[in-house]
Amino acid sequence: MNQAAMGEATSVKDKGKLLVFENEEELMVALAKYTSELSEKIVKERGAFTVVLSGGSLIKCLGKLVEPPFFDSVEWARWHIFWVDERVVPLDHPESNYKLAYDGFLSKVPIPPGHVYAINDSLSPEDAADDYETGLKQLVHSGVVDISAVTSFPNFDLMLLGMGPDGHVASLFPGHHLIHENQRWVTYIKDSPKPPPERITFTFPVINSASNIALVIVGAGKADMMKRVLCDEQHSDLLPVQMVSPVHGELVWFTDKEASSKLPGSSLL
Ligand SMILES: O=C(O)[C@H](O)[C@@H](O)[C@H](O)[C@H](O)COP(=O)(O)O
Repeated sequence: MNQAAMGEATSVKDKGKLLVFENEEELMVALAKYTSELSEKIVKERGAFTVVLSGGSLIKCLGKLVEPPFFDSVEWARWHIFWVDERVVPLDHPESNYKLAYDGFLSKVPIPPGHVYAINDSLSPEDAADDYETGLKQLVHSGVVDISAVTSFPNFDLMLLGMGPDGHVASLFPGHHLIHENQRWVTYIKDSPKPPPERITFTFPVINSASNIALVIVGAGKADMMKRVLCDEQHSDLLPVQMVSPVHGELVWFTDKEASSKLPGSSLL
């Protein structure tokens, strides 16, 4: 392993900062530290901390935040929770990202229920996307969510993303026309290659207007894709994960040794 000392930052060409941890446990501690420090800084600056969650393995990786010392140091009452993507299923359905986050994280921390912005699960995908976008506009109006002065899209404080083994992020999949959506804040998909097929998702202009983006990628199943994403310059079509590129924010990759096992050191420096 020579691409980065464990847990030390390596800058990955124009792709942000790469952190490689010995194991998932160490990654979880570092992710909790990063999140709690950002929360402290941003709450001081603007009185609120807007956090966007994904589904998938990310929620488990947030596990240390609900334990001391992080649990006690975070001003949970200032947090506002959003989803970068959500499956259009009832909120108590086993495939709901809300349910995953609630069971694994939100039920364990005192974030006011009114600060947790789940989708309206009684609507069609089209209407649920419209409804979520309308809700975001109201929160911009009330000052909870900032707007980027550069892009005019919402500027979330922290976006916590996972990457699928095919290189997707949120519900933005390789080769799907939605990856080029540049007007809407929230859109819908009815033919997601990853089940369930009906979802809503933030668009790339919203993702890339965030102040901080953490891409959390663990396990050997992601190693081939990590190599392609960070080292392979032969493919001209960008994968969704390669389109994550904050306009005025910072991108940090939290990975473990297994996910980074196929990265040659020299290509990263
Ligand atoms: O609803 C979803 O399917 C997720 O939000 C999705 O975008 C996820 O973040 C990635 O697929 C990575 O998931 P894993 O980390 O579990 O591979």
